[in-house]
Amino acid sequence: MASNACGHDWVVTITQQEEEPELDSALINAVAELGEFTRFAIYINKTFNIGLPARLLNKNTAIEELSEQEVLDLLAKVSRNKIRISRDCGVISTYVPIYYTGNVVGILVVESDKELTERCSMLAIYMLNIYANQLSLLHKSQQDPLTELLNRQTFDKKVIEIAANTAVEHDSKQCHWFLAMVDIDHFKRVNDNYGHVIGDEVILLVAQLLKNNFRIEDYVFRYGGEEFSVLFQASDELDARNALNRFRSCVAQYPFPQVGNLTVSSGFMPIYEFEMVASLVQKADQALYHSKNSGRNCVTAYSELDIQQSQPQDDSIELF
Ligand SMILES: Nc1nc2c(ncn2[C@@H]2O[C@H](COP(=O)(O)OP(=O)(O)OP(=O)(O)O)[C@@H](O)[C@H]2O)c(=O)[nH]1
Repeated sequence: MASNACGHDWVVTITQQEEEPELDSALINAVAELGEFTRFAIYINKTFNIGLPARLLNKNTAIEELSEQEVLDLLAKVSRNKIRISRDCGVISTYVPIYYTGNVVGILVVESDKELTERCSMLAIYMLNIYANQLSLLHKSQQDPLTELLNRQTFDKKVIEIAANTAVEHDSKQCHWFLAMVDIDHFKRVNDNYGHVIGDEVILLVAQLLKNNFRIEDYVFRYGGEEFSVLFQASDELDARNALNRFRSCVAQYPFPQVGNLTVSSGFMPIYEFEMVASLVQKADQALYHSKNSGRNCVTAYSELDIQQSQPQDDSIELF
């Protein structure tokens, strides 16, 4: 496999990746160069939650995809026995655990016609461990430290990615992406009356409620201060409104320690075509301000606002 005079190229390649798809590719390439494998499959639970099923990373593997339960069973087995080997009609299958902070979070399944050498197995373990560490660092760099929601920088990237894909896939999709801006009502009073520590706790609790109210495949961000943003899929505007209203009423009923009851307002809009991030946020924000001006504790769609007509029809460009 590729190595240089002072170590292995794969260490450098894996640890220099700053984007998840490239990091995944670096691992897949490194594993492919490890030895003479017939084929291999990497399963990993990228949230590092023990007990959750690991997902197949190299989708192009020829190894038959295992069911969620099969992967969970395998993870339980390797966590006891480190590496497992099985033989079936001349094919040797080796199961190598992926460790993160001492726990098994995934597995590499290798099929070969001879047993892996001890050196190769150990290298695989190190490689997978280094990948998991790098993935964790990457995730931390995308998170807001207080709430562990995704941060503002990640928001911009994700919107661009979704808007670009939406422009291509628009007609063929059943569900659409929506952008919502959510803001805690009268939050200044919480700080003023109870102090910033309680204020921070409120932000943390609202963040948790928000995360619990949306699906695992949706994206929840701390946009800044007491403002959050959500990128989520819904079948139509009514469906999106229902999701936001469900969250709104969940917050309204939640007994915040010391503070009691609080409410949130939100504004949302669909991402139907490619549009600049700033423009999308501005529109969702306009809807949010409408909610604030309508007495707070409510949800407004951008489409409800009577704004389109009042925007300039002139298509000349203003430079200054
Ligand atoms: N504790 C805490 N407070 C924050 C944080 N970020 C922003 N704030 C405070 O959040 C408050 C936001 O207040 P405003 O934007 O005036 O709005 P509001 O009181 O929430 O009222 P409306 O949005 O109009 O309902 C300010 O007092 C900020 O100092 C944070 O990370 N922690």
